[in-house]
Amino acid sequence: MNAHPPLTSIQQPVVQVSNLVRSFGKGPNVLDGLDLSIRAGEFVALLGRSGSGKSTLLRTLAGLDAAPAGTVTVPAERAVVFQEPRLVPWKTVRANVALGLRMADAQERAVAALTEVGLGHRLEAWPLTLSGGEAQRAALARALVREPKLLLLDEPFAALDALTRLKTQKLVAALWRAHRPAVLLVTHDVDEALLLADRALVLDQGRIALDLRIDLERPRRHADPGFASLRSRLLSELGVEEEEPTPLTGSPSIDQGTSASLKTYPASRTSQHDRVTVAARQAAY
Ligand SMILES: Nc1ncnc2c1ncn2[C@@H]1O[C@H](COP(=O)(O)OP(=O)(O)OP(=O)(O)O)[C@@H](O)[C@H]1O
Repeated sequence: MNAHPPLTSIQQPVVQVSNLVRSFGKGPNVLDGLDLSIRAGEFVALLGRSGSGKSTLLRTLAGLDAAPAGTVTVPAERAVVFQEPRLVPWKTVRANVALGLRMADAQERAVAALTEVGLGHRLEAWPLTLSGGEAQRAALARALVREPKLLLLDEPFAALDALTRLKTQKLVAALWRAHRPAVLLVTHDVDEALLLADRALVLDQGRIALDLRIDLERPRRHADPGFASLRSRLLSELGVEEEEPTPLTGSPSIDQGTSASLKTYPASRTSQHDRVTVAARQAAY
């Protein structure tokens, strides 16, 4: 018998990035010696001002960028969902999800994945007949059917209307709890990060400038002091001015877990960030 039992899968890193450097042409380094480790089953939200390199990092992890300088270790079993669903228009929804699957039961798996995202009734539909929310759910099914160890989400809710966005966020939270892949979610929305993730990163000047652990067990509401403190910390690091709370603040409409115990992180470089305004709709959480 092994005297030293193996680490549980939840402790093992699935992503290891070391000294990653990326520039475009003669421009400055977009990623500049970036280090990052993501463990199995972690839900990591990646924030940062526009142009800070979030999508570049995601594309690198997806294997869609040029061979990077530095060391990048990622699992082969990974899938990406983009802001646009990117479904093949001349294939049915079911065929889109089964596309490229080699196993004998590919069709059954596609049906199961589509049923799980609530599209069991649209299996033979053409992508162009789907609503934006349905198309994005189909894209999620296409990713999940591959049973990824790493799910890369590049602003997947950004093109959806507010209500559909909330529903799709809840779906992603449920899918994560059911399948537990490691997730890297690129988002501009601090509240979305706090709602979904158990870790929030801020990318700045080509590196991870802030790395916050989020306690999943506490309510994620603005009225919760832990949530408010974590939210302020992220907004400050992003150089965002917090607005006065609206009457919607603290709404318990989404109720699954909470806020925050802070880890150590480098000193803030807020002054170098763009100044932007937080949208009032963020208070709807
Ligand atoms: N293919 C490319 N060719 C030239 N420059 C690029 C390319 N891809 C990205 N860049 C540049 O790299 C920088 C980082 O871009 P990236 O899309 O990764 O940022 P981002 O943080 O995802 O931005 P946003 O939040 O606005 O989507 C930007 O200055 C961008 O113009």
